Amino acid sequence: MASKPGLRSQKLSSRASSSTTSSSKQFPEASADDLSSPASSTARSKAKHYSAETVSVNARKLKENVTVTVRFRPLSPREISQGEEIAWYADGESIVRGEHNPSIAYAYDKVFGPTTTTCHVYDVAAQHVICGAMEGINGTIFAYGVTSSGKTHTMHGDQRSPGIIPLAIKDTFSIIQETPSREYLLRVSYLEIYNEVVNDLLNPAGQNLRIREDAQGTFVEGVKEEVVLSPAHALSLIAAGEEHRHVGSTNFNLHSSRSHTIFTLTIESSPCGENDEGEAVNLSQLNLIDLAGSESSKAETTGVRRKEGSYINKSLLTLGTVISKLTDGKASHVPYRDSKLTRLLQSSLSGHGRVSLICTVTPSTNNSEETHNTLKFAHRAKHIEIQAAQNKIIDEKSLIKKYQHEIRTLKEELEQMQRGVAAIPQLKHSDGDDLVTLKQELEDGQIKLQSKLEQEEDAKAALLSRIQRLTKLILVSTKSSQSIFPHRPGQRRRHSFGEEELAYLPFRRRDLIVDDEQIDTCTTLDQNSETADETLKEGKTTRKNGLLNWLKPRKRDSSGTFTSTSDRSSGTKSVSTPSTPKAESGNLLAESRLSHSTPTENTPSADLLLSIKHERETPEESSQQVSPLQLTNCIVSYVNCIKSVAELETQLNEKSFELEVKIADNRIIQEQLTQKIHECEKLQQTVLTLRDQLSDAQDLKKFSHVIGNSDRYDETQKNHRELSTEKETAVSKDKYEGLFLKAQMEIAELTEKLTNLTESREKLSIQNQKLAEESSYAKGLASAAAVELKALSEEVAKLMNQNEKLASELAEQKNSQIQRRTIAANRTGRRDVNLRRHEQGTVNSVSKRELALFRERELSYEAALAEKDQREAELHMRVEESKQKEAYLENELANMWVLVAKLKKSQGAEVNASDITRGPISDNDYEHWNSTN
Ligand SMILES: Nc1ncnc2c1ncn2[C@@H]1O[C@H](COP(=O)(O)OP(=O)(O)OP(=O)(O)O)[C@@H](O)[C@H]1O
Repeated sequence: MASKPGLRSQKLSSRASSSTTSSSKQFPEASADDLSSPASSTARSKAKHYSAETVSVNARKLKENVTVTVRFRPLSPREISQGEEIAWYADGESIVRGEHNPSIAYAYDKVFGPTTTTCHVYDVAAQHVICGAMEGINGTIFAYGVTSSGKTHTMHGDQRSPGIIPLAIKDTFSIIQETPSREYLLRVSYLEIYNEVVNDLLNPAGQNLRIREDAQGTFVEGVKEEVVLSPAHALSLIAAGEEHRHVGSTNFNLHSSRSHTIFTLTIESSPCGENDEGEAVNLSQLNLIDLAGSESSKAETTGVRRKEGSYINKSLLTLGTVISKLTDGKASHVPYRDSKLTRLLQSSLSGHGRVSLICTVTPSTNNSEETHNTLKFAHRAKHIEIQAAQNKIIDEKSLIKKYQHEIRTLKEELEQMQRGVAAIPQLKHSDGDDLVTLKQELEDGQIKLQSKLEQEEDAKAALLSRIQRLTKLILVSTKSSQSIFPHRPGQRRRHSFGEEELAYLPFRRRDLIVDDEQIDTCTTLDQNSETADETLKEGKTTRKNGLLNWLKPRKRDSSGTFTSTSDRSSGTKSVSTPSTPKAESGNLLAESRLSHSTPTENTPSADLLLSIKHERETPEESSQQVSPLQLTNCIVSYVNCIKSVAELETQLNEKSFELEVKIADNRIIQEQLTQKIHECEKLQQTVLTLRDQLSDAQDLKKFSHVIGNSDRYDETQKNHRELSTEKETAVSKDKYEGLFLKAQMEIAELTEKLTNLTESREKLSIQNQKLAEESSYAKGLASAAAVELKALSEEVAKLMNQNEKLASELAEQKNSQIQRRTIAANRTGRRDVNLRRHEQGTVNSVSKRELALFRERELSYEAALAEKDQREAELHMRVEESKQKEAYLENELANMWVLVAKLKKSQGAEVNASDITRGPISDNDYEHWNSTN
């Protein structure tokens, strides 16, 4: 940032004159292209600065002020529903004015309205700090404001609107890509200050860490630092750290940050090249801070929240005091040590780096007082003067130096190894030129040589692997330092996030109404400004894949050392940046400031092949724009290529010898394998035979159930004997014995079952016989009943005839009696009354006697008839009974035959006991039948 001596007075005068501006509640929108902002212009000048190959800030001290910007957030739906009004508004691009008291106005570097995108905020308030950090100037960006004013939204953002931290990370990697003349090493740490306790967010075990001080300033002891290889990797670490951050719900914010977080990116860079032993390294720290929000006394908090709130307020108060003292000029003591926050920010605030303060405010009347306090704080902070200087270190404390040195040493070792010819063991010549001894010596020598070669090969592979691991940690641009496409300022696609990167950003929170389109515009803002097709294509690919493609290990040169390559495609393939950063992170952890482990990477041979491939491709690419320098590069590449081929050939020879030995080993192993396979097959065959026998035995068991065939039993016995024979001849004795025992048990079981079956068969045949007897008896009964029935029917017919005869006789006698009475009456009609009386008396007595006789005879006939009827009824009854009995017997007989047929048919199926008992007629059945009838 350029010095701005006149800035303050200019702002103040603008503040004085701005009282006449409209009090309209409409916030003026800041333009993305606005270059009038000092911070913005600085940012752009820095971008240009990076495009140039020469570094021009060496040990330069720049006097500048803290960049102070104010960001308004829109009214939240809750505030709108509660009828909140606007108390403060942005009057122009750099002034905030009170709605109710327009004379109160404050000027800042820039004021962002509620619809301003975070990308724009980044461009104005953060980019210059990031650019400075990439040059070795420490930088600090922090968001300050009351709770729920938008600090986290500004610093972290979400998927739709990435915050300053993700944007800064993206920009950092963009700058690396666009600075092919330097190589970088990035590491990150992430910690929180919760209730005045420092916790490591990247290492849950790192709690209550101590703040220490050394020559470079304050630092947190034992904080975990991780080397990062890509934006996605860094974002994944933040996302993991956020999981451990203290967040809670308050009256004002559902996701209120209850701790201050400090994300630190440590950047080391040095010029690319091999002979830079004495070159100083740029080392800087970029602190991105999301402060917890100050809470007003209005907040009705209790318990934990109140305690948190008081710690937050106290530390923010100390921050305010420190800033006041810093701007006072006369103050002799600055109370940095009064809070952990100010202690950690000490080196930043004391003016050794660039500082950007983004004050977030809410426009609502409800927070009017707090907003006013924030504005006053911001205004005070604006007066802090800083003298940002580039940090250069020469000693081996620099991690990049340490790695570079190690890489160099390893390469030298490798070279020596490649150059060194394996000393051939001297042959001891025998005096008598004994050919056999000579041959023996030769063979011994060959074996020794081989083992030595193998050892060397292993050592070489280990060296290569270590070199690659270290090389990978050092980030270099995939662009050639003699870039084919000259860099155009402002063409970095800083705001384009790949899906992989977005995945690590939080989902968009919807508690407030936000203009989505505005945010969408933000992410495409830079894209629209781009014109070069080539760069656009590159950008698209990069956006799709994140920035992972940008970083790759350097290729091997002729001496087995590594240099930066310019082939983008080969770089994409060969790079082994952690695609799953979390998984890799374990390898990248570093517990102290300078101790680091390294990630895994490609195999040496793969890398070698890739480098060869790359070198072959380079001349083709360059041929499009032939310049003498490129031609020289091509030739150098070609020579390197030839050397690599020679090297490869040597390796090939060694490998082929190894291969031959391995082939011989293989042959022996194969023979052993074939033998084993043969044995296995034999065993399998035996197992199959046994299985067959067993299944046969099972079949036999089934068959015996039905038929009870003793022949099968014999067959089983035979099988048994065969099994015994098998047992004797079996290869696996134990196995056979087991099987034999099993088979024996099966046979015993079968025999038992067979005995049971025979018994049940005998029972069945007895029952069958009984049934047959019963059936013949029933038949006899039926025929007897039929005969009796016939006799009875004949008797009935006889009696009926008799009855008819008697009835006709009776009728005849009645008729004759009436006739006689009539005749006698006619004969004596006219005779003497006396005679008539006498005669009538005689006739009467005769008739009476005859009548009595007739009556007697009639009665006897009637009795006979009744007797006959009774007998007839009895006979009828007996006939019916016989018929029923016959039907019952016939039915039972039929059942019995069906049952017998069934039994014969099923052949061996066990006779259902219930069927057996239900089928034939038992004595009980007869008794039952007799009793019911
Ligand atoms: N500029 C903005 N545009 C749209 N929404 C915003 C903006 N600033 C903040 N918000 C929204 O306001 C709410 C509160 O914001 P945020 O959580 O960032 O506040 P904070 O200052 O970090 O609060 P605290 O100090 O309690 O953590 C969130 O839902 C956020 O999405």
